[in-house]
Amino acid sequence: MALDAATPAGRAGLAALLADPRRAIVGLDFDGTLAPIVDDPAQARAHPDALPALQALAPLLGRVAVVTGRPAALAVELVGLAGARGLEHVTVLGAYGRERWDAATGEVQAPPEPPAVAAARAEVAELLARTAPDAHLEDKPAAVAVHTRRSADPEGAFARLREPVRAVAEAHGLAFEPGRLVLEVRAPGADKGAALRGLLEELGGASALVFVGDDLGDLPAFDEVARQREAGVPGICVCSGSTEVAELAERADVVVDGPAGVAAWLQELAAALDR
Ligand SMILES: O=P(O)(O)OC[C@H]1O[C@H](O[C@H]2O[C@H](CO)[C@@H](O)[C@H](O)[C@H]2O)[C@H](O)[C@@H](O)[C@@H]1O
Repeated sequence: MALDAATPAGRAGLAALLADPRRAIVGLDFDGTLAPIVDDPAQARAHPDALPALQALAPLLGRVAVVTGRPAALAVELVGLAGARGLEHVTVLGAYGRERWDAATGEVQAPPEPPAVAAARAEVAELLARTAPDAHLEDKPAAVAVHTRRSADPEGAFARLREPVRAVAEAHGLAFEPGRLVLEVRAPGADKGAALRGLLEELGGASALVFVGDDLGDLPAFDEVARQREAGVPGICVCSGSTEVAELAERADVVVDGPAGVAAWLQELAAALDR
């Protein structure tokens, strides 16, 4: 695979990253980007080539951050980050940036769940019991996710549940996060764009900002890359392509073929930096 981008802005981002990698930040989503999509969220694991790619690339960059809707500690486990060599520059921003794990310390920071989430969780469970018993609930700290991938009619159940689940989130002042056959009700005040911006500020800027994602929850990170470009920080939006979501590919500078393509792209970047 040749390292290139489809847009002039993406090519400028790539050139800036290659010229000054030690001040570059690369953000990566987990589900659908580092990990193939599977029916049962509990069975998701990073693609076998993902961790070796991170180990090759992270020592060469300023920071690599896994920015995910999963709890930080769970993402660490599912990627296999704990104790792996070469990851000193890796951070995990979990729960859309509410939680954090740093390889350098091995510690997780997670604020307490807002009380509104417990009430919303109970209402969502009651809604499913009444109207969609074949949908699945995933409980997370500060969030509840309704999955319809294993329902008899996944798209139909998703469409039917979308408004009622959104209404629960709104009634409790929580965020509503639709994704790939998932509807999340979660603590407000965080998103992947703010998470990326926080990292950039903490590091005192970047030579280049990259984000790799596949789903609607990744769009705020693409927005942040666009904002930083306008402010003079070159950037690249990379889409982990799928047949389920079109919005990210439409906005991306680079589209690769799912998690296998992401791992190959990261390896290619590491090889170009190592030359
Ligand atoms: O920010 P992410 O790392 O992309 O997490 C977003 C949500 O992804 C998970 O659901 C998705 O992956 C599942 C496993 O492959 C799949 O079954 C489901 O259909 C997808 O929507 C996860 O379960 C959620 O908690 C995450 O918030």
